[in-house]
Amino acid sequence: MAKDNSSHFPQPDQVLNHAEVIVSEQDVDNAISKLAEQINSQHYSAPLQIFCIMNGGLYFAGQLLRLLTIPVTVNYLHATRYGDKTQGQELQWLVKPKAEDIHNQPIMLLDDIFDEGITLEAIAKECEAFKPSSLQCAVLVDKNHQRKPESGFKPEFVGLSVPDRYIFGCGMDYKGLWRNLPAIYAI
Ligand SMILES: O=P(O)(O)OC[C@H]1O[C@H](OP(=O)(O)OP(=O)(O)O)[C@H](O)[C@@H]1O
Ligand SMILES: Nc1nc2[nH]cnc2c(=O)[nH]1
Repeated sequence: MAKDNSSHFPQPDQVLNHAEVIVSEQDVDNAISKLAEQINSQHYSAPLQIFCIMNGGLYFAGQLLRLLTIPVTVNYLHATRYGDKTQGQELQWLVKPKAEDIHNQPIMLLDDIFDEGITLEAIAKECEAFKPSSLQCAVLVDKNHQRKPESGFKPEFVGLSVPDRYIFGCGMDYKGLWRNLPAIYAI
């Protein structure tokens, strides 16, 4: 008999009906425009090597890239620790950085959310090992709580601050769903 996964994977419409918009599409777009202005005003020694952190960083990277006027290259890294859960687990690496993409070059990591910071700090550490000329991180949202890395690591560029709730939309998923929404929702 087929396994019934319905309690783990709710109907997409049900998720949306039980959620509220916490950041509107307009406010997300404005925040991304401001981030683009800040990044465009930086001075880099060479084309900026942008790394989108998959999967969540995809929406943010796509929206930001079209507003960047400086020369960039685009690549991706893939590490995940939430899967279909709303609590973080151990970090799993799927695509790691390579020395030739990083050594002596200005690097920018793009991700959707800085929550407990474990993912981005681990990715930045892995990249730092290849000695970039500079390394900066930009995130669409920073979740507002005190459970941040003890090292003090944090992204240089932050678009929005969000309350300590599980959120989705703008690249962020709820059990794999709704990364495509242009506003930010909370359950
Ligand atoms: O700051 P943290 O508490 O470490 O959480 C932030 C990370 O969690 C999400 O990734 P997830 O593991 O859900 O994978 P995904 O990008 O495929 O959604 C998000 O995209 C960040 O990379
Ligand atoms: N979708 C989503 N992914 C996350 N990863 C870390 N925190 C969150 C969150 O609130 N929502």
